[in-house]
Amino acid sequence: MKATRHFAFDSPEEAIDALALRLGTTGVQRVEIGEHSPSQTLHRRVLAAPIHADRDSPAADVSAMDGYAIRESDLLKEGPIAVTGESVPGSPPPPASDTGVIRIFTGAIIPDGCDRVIHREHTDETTGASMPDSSSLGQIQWTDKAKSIPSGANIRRQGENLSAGSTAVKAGLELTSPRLAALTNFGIQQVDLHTPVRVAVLTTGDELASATNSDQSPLPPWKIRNSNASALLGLLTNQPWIECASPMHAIDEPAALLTAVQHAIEHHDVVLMTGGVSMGDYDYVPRILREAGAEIVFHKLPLRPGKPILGAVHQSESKSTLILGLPGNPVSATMGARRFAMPLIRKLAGMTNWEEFAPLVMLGEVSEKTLPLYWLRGVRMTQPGLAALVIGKGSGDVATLAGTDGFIEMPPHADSAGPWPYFAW
Ligand SMILES: Nc1nc2c(c(=O)[nH]1)N[C@H]1C(S)=C(S)[C@@H](COP(=O)(O)OP(=O)(O)OC[C@H]3O[C@@H](n4cnc5c(N)ncnc54)[C@H](O)[C@@H]3O)O[C@H]1N2
Ligand code: MOO
Repeated sequence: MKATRHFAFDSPEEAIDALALRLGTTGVQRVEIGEHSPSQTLHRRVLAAPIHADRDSPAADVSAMDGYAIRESDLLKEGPIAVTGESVPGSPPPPASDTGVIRIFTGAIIPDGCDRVIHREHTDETTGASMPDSSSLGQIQWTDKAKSIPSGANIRRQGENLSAGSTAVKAGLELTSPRLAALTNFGIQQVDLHTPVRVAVLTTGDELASATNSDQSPLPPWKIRNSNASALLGLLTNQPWIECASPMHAIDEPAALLTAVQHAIEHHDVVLMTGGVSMGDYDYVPRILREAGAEIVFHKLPLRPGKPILGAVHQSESKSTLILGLPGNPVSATMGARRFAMPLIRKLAGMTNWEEFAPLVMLGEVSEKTLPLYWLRGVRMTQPGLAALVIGKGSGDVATLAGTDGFIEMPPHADSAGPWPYFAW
């Protein structure tokens, strides 16, 4: 039997999965990579197609050390041995010599026939300058250590990292710094990327001071400032896979709200609304979303704060749009956006690893109170892996929320110190 039978889903995770099932990914754009470093424009964009190796990595057998490329028989030579050539990175290797050995530098190609590289510090070197013929590359003698170096030592074999044609970076991953390096390494000239997720922030409510009511004029006490818009934009900014324009606002009037919602759905992949989802006479959001043709996947979850949260999806021929009706209370809206919107935006952005693996933290001190709901509780990190509860006055307390580093999620009736999943801001 369901523990929480009044709700469509028993947990935030299940509710998120139900929305995810109904969502696709954004479209694909092909980006040509010019001569200049691609890093700035591509960093953390999401690959829509895999990257393949254009050649073996490494492209030939190369040395892993500065030293001497030799054949086993060279180790039998007693006394000073002439250095007859050099293999340097950036040039083809000289042929192996019957009379001497080849000096080699890290990354340079192993001459044909050589089977190992001896570190130069395992030889006694006489420099060319101190020799009668100063054009000479010098001479070496083996140390005992050199004679113990086995066949194959210090050689990076052609294709040992990856062979030509294999997948170097899978689709659905963000182009992080190492993946940008792989892109350059394999000579990629163009990449297919998911287009950024277009997110609309649509706040509602007649109590909000309009943008024209600047902070210089004193606000009457029945008006409030739009802190939810700032909180949501703060979460969405600086993610290269999100495109978020200025927040929109609708008054508590059904026709105006419907127009705003329809416009937002038409032009965006995600619509984050705040306010108007509860039981008040002016809470029109659920009704308006139905009128706009959205499927309400859930309305209300066993969650505090944020119990009235609404999750919906609007399907059209060209795209699926996620709509979250976040409760107006600022703590509920901010935590709800972090917990529900962020992973789902990652999913829409094309990331295959969109699901959040929240790190676990322990609480330094526990409170005795428990709730029969999932409880999102603001915390401050005090040490790695250790958090302290930051207890505020409720879901309107923006001031206390501002003192948190993130929040933990405790399941129904939990009363222990954890560990609990932690969601950083
Ligand atoms: N009879 C019931 N009343 C309420 C219930 C309930 O179950 N039964 N649930 C309560 C809970 S829990 C929450 S959370 C709120 C959610 O209400 P709404 O989503 O309808 O939000 P509003 O009523 O529009 O606003 C709530 C609160 O938040 C302030 N607000 C709204 N928008 C913003 C904004 N953009 N920036 C800052 N603050 C905002 C608003 O002024 C209100 O104070 O319902 C409870 N009631
Ligand atoms: O759950 Mo409401 O979100 O308490 O304030």
